[in-house]
Amino acid sequence: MRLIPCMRGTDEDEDHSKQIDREIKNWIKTYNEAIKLLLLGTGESGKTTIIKQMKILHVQGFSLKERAEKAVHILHNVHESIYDIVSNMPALSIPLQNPKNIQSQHYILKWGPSGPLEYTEVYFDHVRALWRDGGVRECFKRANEYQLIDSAEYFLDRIDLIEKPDYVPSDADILRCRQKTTGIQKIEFKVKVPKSMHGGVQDFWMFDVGGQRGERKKWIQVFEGINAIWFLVACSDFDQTLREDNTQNRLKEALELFGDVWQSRFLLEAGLIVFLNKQDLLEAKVSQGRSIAPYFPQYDQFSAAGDEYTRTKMFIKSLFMGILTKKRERRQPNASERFIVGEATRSRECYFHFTTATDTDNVRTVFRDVHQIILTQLLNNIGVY
Ligand SMILES: Nc1nc2c(ncn2[C@@H]2O[C@H](COP(=O)(O)OP(=O)(O)OP(=O)(O)O)[C@@H](O)[C@H]2O)c(=O)[nH]1
Ligand SMILES: [Mg+2]
Repeated sequence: MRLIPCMRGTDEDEDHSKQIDREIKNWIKTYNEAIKLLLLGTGESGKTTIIKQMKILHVQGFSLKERAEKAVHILHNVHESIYDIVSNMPALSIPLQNPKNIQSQHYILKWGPSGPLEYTEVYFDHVRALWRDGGVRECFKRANEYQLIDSAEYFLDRIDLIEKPDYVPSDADILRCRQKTTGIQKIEFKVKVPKSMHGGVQDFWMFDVGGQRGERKKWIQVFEGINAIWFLVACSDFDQTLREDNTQNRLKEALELFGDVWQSRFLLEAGLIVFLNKQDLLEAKVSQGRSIAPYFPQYDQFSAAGDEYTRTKMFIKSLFMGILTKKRERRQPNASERFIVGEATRSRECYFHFTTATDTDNVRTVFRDVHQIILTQLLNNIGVY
């Protein structure tokens, strides 16, 4: 059934149109299944950050207990950051600027990657001394040559606050906190449907999975019944290698993974929305003079208007759009697979958004747009539009 709202204006048409409206309202009221969204993407692309934003925007935010738990992870992020920087200085042949800081370097290294059990005043004094050191800063600038969390600078700049015994992380701190996801998490929330989309309240289930290679074999468990996939890409990662394989470029891995998702026979019916994420970090990186060209030589032939950052982000978008038009590999399903293959019955669309997942205002706006797309698609599927 495909009902098209009538524009002719006779009484009969008006009745018919009212009936359609009633049907839609009824559908929204009685549609007891939640919209199921699945976040996919490589490790550190920002999936869990989106889940945190949903909690801030559509659930009750973070309780004091949850904030206290996050404070522990933030302390660990501080240690991980300073430890990873100072432990990579010898390999990059970067000496400390102030030789007196060698003591602090030894102090931090002696705790190993997992850090101390107790974070004392002495500990923070050593971190402070190191973070002020020119050599440490030099090594920090070259973080794309080793593995360092994106929030290192954010937390090291805030140690005066973090070291306070009564420190309670803000929403911004929680959004920056890095904890690798293992397994599958789900968040449920309700969102008001805009009046223009016939009003009411819609239930959402959003699933978060781990993006590192070892985690991806679990993904298939949540593929069934998914209405839309949000595929996250860390655009600023163009000059970095994977944490789990330092021979593979992170952006190239994201492109390959996106190709797999786009072609997956299990996901043919799900809508696909690509979040070209970490735009704040991409802009900062490009404005510091880092170019994507050494990693993607085709960039030199790419023409687009605008400054270097705009060109870079449009180029990254074009790389992902290129995957959409690549011919789908057709494989003859065997008899036992036939019932799950299901050829796509309509042409598939993919939407792109430039995002900064740590920015709540940005995510609020993007969610509004995406919600509209998903609702339109759903109504389309049941033949209302
Ligand atoms: N500055 C900035 N940081 C971001 C952005 N998106 C995510 N991050 C940070 O990047 C780190 C990784 O984000 P996560 O949300 O944990 O990534 P993930 O995709 O869930 O990673 P896995 O669980 O390993 O699959 C966190 O420290 C986030 O705060 C962004 O747009 N800008
Ligand atoms: Mg995660």
